[in-house]
Amino acid sequence: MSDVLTQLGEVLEQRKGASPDSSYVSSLHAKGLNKILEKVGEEATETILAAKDAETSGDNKDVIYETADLWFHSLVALSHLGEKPQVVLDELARRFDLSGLEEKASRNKK
Ligand SMILES: N=c1c2ncn([C@@H]3O[C@H](COP(=O)(O)OP(=O)(O)OP(=O)(O)O)[C@@H](O)[C@H]3O)c2ncn1[C@@H]1O[C@H](COP(=O)(O)O)[C@@H](O)[C@H]1O
Repeated sequence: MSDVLTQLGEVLEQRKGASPDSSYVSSLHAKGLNKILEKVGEEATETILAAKDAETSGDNKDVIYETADLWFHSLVALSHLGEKPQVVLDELARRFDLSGLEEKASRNKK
């Protein structure tokens, strides 16, 4: 999973220097952070609506698609700010390690 994020991060990095006419990501960078954040907001709303529909219909196809759009635009925002996907993976790993340690500590107390 993280391989895809790493490779996508590299493409996003390359797109910062590409022509806005040739690439969707480059066109977002050219429009600036506010436009990118607008897309993050739109995709978040679409993800919420799709999740509510999925609960009713039992079909998760659209919520998976919208979540991919949300993750993608969040990564474009981070890239615009000079960060790579790995920093988010590192943060999640740090939290996972912390909670693992807490679990161990509470088990040792018993
Ligand atoms: N993962 C994605 C990806 N997910 C979603 N999108 C685009 O995000 C947009 C989603 O926004 P909307 O649904 O609102 O569609 P829209 O109406 O076309 O967008 P707006 O006009 O509102 O901005 C669509 O244009 C999708 O094509 C993506 N565009 C690119 N990628 C990846 O980014 C790489 C670089 O893309 P380019 O910059 O286009 O070469 C690609 O190789 C892909 O791996």
